Order: sequence, then structure tokens, then C-alpha cells
Amino acid sequence: MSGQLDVVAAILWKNGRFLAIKRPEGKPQAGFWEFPGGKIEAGESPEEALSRELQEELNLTPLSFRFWTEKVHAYDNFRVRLRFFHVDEFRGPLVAHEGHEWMWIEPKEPVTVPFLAADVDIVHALQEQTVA
Ligand SMILES: Nc1nc2c([nH]c(=O)n2[C@@H]2O[C@H](COP(=O)(O)OP(=O)(O)OP(=O)(O)O)[C@@H](O)[C@H]2O)c(=O)[nH]1
Repeated sequence: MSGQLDVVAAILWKNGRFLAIKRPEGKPQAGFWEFPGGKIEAGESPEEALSRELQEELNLTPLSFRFWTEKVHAYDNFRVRLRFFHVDEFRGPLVAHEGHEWMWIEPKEPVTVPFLAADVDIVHALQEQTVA
């Protein structure tokens, strides 16, 4: 284990669907799908990190968001602490600045793409609509 990463992840909602993006080639865990977000930088609050990452990655400005849940997940060689926020309103347009593929997922439909291991139970919770 080489320490713990502090990460924010955004569950962006549009017309009842949530956004997933694919980790691009060249990044660790390329090819897996995840929620937009990234590492919280030194001196940043989770909310600031959320706004910065959405802007950098997707050209989106969150206008209304709320903390939902957090979890710690141990990958083989590092541990991550993830804070998930629901984002109900945002300003775009969505532009994949970092070359991400993206898709809007209808929670009632089966998910056919592989998500990062830490996100799998989060996706299930969204599908089961156990979230407020
Ligand atoms: N963004 C994001 N990261 C996640 C999720 N789930 C999850 O385990 N992670 C992990 O959290 C870490 C986030 O790192 P990142 O590489 O996306 O962050 P970043 O954009 O700040 O990285 P970089 O600027 O170094 O490229 C990765 O190790 C990733 O495996 C998720 O849903 N979204």
C-alpha cells in the first residue's frame, strides 16, 4: 500500500440518467468506466475539487450539488477514499477536454460496461434507487 488517495466523484443527473465516463488510454485503469472527478489537491475542499475536475474534464460547471456518501476501497497497490456528490444542475455544454468517452445511463437498464471496482456497489445502489 502506498498511501491513500482522496478523491471526489460526481453523479451528474440529466433527464433521469446519470453520467459515466471511460478512463482514457494512458491513465491507470484505462478502459474502466467511472464517475467524473479526481484527486482532491492540497488546500482544496471536496466541493472545490468537484467543481475544478468537472470543469477540467468535461467543461461543466455544477450549479446544484449535494454530498451523498463516501467509501474507502483498497485496490492492489493503493487505497482510495471516495466522496460521492449528486449533481442535479450544471451548466455546459459537455466537452470531453481529456478525450473521455461518455454515456448517460438509465438506472433501470442493465449496465453493460465495466466500472472501476470501487464504483460497482455505488452503481448498484443507483440502480436499486436506494438513494434519495
Ligand atoms: N474520478 C474517479 N476516480 C475514481 C472513481 N472510482 C475510483 O476508484 N477512482 C479512483 O480514484 C483515483 C482518481 O484518480 P484520477 O486519476 O481519476 O484523478 P485525477 O484526474 O486527479 O488524476 P491526474 O490528474 O493525476 O490524471 C483513481 O485511482 C481511480 O482509480 C470514480 O468513480 N471517479
